[in-house]
Amino acid sequence: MPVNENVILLDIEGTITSISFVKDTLFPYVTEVLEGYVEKYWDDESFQQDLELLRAQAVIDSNIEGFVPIYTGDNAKKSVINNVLWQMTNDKKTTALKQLQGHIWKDGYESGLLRGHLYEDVLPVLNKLTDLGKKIYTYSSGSTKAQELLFQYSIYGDVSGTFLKYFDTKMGPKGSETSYANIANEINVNCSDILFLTDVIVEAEAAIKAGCNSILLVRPGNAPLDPEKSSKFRVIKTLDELL
Ligand SMILES: CSCCC(=O)C(=O)COP(=O)(O)O
Ligand SMILES: [Mg+2]
Repeated sequence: MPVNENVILLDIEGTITSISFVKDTLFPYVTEVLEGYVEKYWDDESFQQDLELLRAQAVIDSNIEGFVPIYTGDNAKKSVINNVLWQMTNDKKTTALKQLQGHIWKDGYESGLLRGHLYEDVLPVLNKLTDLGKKIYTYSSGSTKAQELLFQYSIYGDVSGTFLKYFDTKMGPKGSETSYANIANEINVNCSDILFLTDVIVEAEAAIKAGCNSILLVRPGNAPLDPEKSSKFRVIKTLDELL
């Protein structure tokens, strides 16, 4: 069934990239190099900015059971590492964690150790939709830098030009309707002109509440969708079904 909306907004993990690439490749890379990264870049301006965000997030998270605090002084580096690992164990989608992860992945992509996964249907369909005049954007919990790297160093080469702009949680959390209104505002369109594709029902519901349209993706390895909640949505297996 063809797409009526002029804007296609794509979630990344579980929608155009496999969850396995994120959970089994990207996240373990961070876990592995984190200590060395913190040691090497501690005094850099960019890391200090990331640290400022982590500290601000730690204040917000301090009431959560099992929270791992960030200290100043002698134990600062170790406590930052432990806080980041705690956030990752809990798959937190905080802007602070995601910004740091994006910066850490840079070395991995540039050295050739990491190559961004994309399902094989993604680029041919997005190119056809672009030819039809559709505008293609992404909205992920991964930082805009992390998104750019994934596409720049993808298994198909540099495909970053496929997307007009990347959005992250600076627009708000993906489960909040105001985030979708913010994106619509940012690209100067009505929400009704946006089709949001995602693997997560809560995100699809938030987009619908904002007045956008939404379709759910079921990719191999995704968590099964709740049958009752997903019954309100069109559910597709590949982007080919949009043509
Ligand atoms: C953009 S690559 C990093 C993916 C990531 O860190 C993440 O949390 C994925 O979340 P998404 O919103 O794309 O499902
Ligand atoms: Mg997703």
